[in-house]
Amino acid sequence: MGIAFHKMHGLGNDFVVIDARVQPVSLSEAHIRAIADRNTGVGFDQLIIIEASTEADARMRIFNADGGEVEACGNATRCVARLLGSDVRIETLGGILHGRAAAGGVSIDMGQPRFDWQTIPLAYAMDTRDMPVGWDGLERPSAVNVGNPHVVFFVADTHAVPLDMLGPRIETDALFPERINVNVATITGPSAIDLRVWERGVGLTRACGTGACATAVAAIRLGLATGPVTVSLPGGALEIAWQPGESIIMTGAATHVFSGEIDTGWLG
Ligand SMILES: N[C@@H](CCC[C@H](N)C(=O)O)C(=O)O
Repeated sequence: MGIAFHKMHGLGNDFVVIDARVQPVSLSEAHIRAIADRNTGVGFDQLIIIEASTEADARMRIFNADGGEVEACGNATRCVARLLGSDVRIETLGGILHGRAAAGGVSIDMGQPRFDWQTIPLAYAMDTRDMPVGWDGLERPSAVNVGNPHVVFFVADTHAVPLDMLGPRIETDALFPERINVNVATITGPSAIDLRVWERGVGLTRACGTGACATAVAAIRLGLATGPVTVSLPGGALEIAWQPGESIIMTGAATHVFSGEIDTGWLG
């Protein structure tokens, strides 16, 4: 008997989704890394486990491809909302999120962004709007916590940045005690941003929903854009609406690809 799963994606950021309410699962970090492997496993950016919740319609646990559990995943939240229904509340480690069916896919109320350095978290105090730090030409980022931690660099051309080299260095810098998701963005219009993301615990992905939220918020906070903002990622676009003091609303596609079974004998 295998483990039933759904393969889903949001703009090419892909997930294995297991509904543990109907089939309890217990997976070690080594199991998660084995299933994540795109050559010898099923392959995913994040593993999502849906559990029963006493505070919301369901609880969603999020594991990166490296096996670590994290607080938030914007693209996967849209996918889980799509699986659960048209108006749902989902408990995450980053808070309770509200999802609704919307034109263009699913809208999620991602809650309010946090900017204080202890909450990002950073290793020591600094201005998170304009951080006096840099790594080989990537300089003065903003930091935003949208349930999970992000730094956002605004550059002239996001496609010219060697994010595959700099991403892992910045992700693991001692400034970020819980590591960090690294966003490199170019403002392309008053309400338009091109974005590439090095995700903590995964690497370069085709899209990152929380990265799009953090980047739109940082751009609005710096006066570089006015909302709602269209954030274009390699896998497609997300609409992000936010005003200071309010929740972030993220809208975009959530795609179900197929349902399958993981052979537990192979997992060992
Ligand atoms: N792909 C996600 C973010 C997943 C978690 C992230 N890698 C982290 O470690 O915080 C998204 O769509 O937001």
